[in-house]
Amino acid sequence: MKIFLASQIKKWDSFTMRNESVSSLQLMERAAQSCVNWFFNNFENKFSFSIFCGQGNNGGDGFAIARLLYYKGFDVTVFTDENQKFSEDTLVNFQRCKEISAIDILDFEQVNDFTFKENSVIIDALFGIGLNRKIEGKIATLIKFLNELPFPRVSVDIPSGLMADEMIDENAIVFKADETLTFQAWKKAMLHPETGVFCGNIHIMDIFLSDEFNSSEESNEFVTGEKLIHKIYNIRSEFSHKGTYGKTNLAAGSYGKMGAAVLATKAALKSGSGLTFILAPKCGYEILQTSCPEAMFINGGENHIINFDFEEDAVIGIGPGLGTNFQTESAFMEFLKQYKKPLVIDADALNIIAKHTQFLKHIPKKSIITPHPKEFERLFGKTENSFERLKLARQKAQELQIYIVLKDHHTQIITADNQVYYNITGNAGMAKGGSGDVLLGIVTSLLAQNYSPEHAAIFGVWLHGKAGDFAAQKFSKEAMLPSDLIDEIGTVFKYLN
Ligand SMILES: NC(=O)C1=CN([C@@H]2O[C@H](COP(=O)(O)OP(=O)(O)OC[C@H]3O[C@@H](n4cnc5c(N)ncnc54)[C@H](O)[C@@H]3O)[C@@H](O)[C@H]2O)[C@H](O)CC1
Ligand SMILES: [K+]
Repeated sequence: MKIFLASQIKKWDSFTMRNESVSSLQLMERAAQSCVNWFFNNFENKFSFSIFCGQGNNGGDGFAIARLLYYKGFDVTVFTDENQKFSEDTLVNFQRCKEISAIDILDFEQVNDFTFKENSVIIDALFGIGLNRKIEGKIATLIKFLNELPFPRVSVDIPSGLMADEMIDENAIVFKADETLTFQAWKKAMLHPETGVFCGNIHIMDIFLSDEFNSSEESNEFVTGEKLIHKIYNIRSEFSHKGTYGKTNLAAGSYGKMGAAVLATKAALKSGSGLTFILAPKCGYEILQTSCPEAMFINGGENHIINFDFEEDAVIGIGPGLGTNFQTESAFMEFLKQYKKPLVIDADALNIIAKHTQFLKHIPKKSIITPHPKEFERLFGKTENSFERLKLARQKAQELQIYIVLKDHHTQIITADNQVYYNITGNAGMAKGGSGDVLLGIVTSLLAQNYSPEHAAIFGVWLHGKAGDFAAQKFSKEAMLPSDLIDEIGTVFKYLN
């Protein structure tokens, strides 16, 4: 799914109106109807809706939602400022609302004395994607008040106070939604932690904007959707043998950190690698042979790896639990200097490179690196926020011709040719030591199975998150472990088949 800027979404609206002979008022009605269907499916009739409407078209959506909810039998109160200069369509919907005597229309300021019913729901239709500056004054006070109320909060299109494409000021006033009903497509701000935190759960409302525009309008930012995953995923052929699915060779583990090697190896096995090798220090021999009997052991040293001699023709993934012993460090750098094929690099292997950034240029072209924000900072320097971090990552991915998997709540895959894929599977139960080791195993295994680096990264991150979602369903976000996630990889493949 493409991510468009607010300006492109406005063009998308106009294109749809021109080419599909629909008026802007009809489009607003569609938008409102889609929200009302959602409310109808998610709230029983006993709920009372308080709808806060601004002057622009987002407010217009709010007025139309009020009318349609009322027709569905809900109790509705509208708050607005009648002295605002309403946009044309908003004025029409404001007047339609006014004609219904059972809908109370109150001024924003009356909210202080208003007695909210017990089953209230607050709807924010103050500002949408047309917000172009910080919210101040009366509306800022109103939003602060609403954010303190003990009722579910739902934003129409985008929480008021967020700009669709940008970072916000540190002290910006933003409506804090539990649910956001957004029209047609994800907005960039919903995918970054500093701004996404205001959105709650995102629900995409299909308002049937033109497919033609969607296909032809350019964007180099995407959300990884299931359609794309189905395109990438290669169903295993019956006429195949273990050689068809490549050789994965991981280098991981050191004394006391052998669990990382186990997790990565199991994850590689479970995601379909034909033959799996694990290069680890000898202290991990029994651990690995017992916990991963399908994998073959390569001795890399006593308590930490001191030589990186891999299985021939294998696809290599390096990093989990490696430690940063100086012998491991120098052996890894020697290896990196002479190795030329794409590989996957994570964790301590990235920390070693970060200590000697002149080695960045030795990362083979088309390799995949999987840093979390702190590792990214150590490698490439500090940035102000996640928007800036992404910009820097795009620049570095192009410069070094590598793929960067920037791990985050919505992990971003940045390709060597300057495209960004935001991942939307996964959950907070995965914020635990060991999750990254699993990801390295999955991505390396996919690369070994002949997926391109781009596809291995996009599919691997999606698969990892989806398995995490299945594990959370089974065990809860708190109790699920990275090992549970590995056990759910099979559920994901079944889901895809
Ligand atoms: N395809 C769609 O997504 C559809 C979207 N719809 C809805 O329309 C809004 C966008 O409407 P727009 O009128 O452009 O913007 P806003 O409602 O956000 O209001 C902008 C309005 O407010 C002024 N303004 C901007 N910033 C501030 C500020 N900080 N303080 C005060 N005033 C401000 C600005 O000058 C404008 O006058 C979209 O989000 C959807 O909800 C359609 O209904 C259907 C299709
Ligand atoms: K809003």
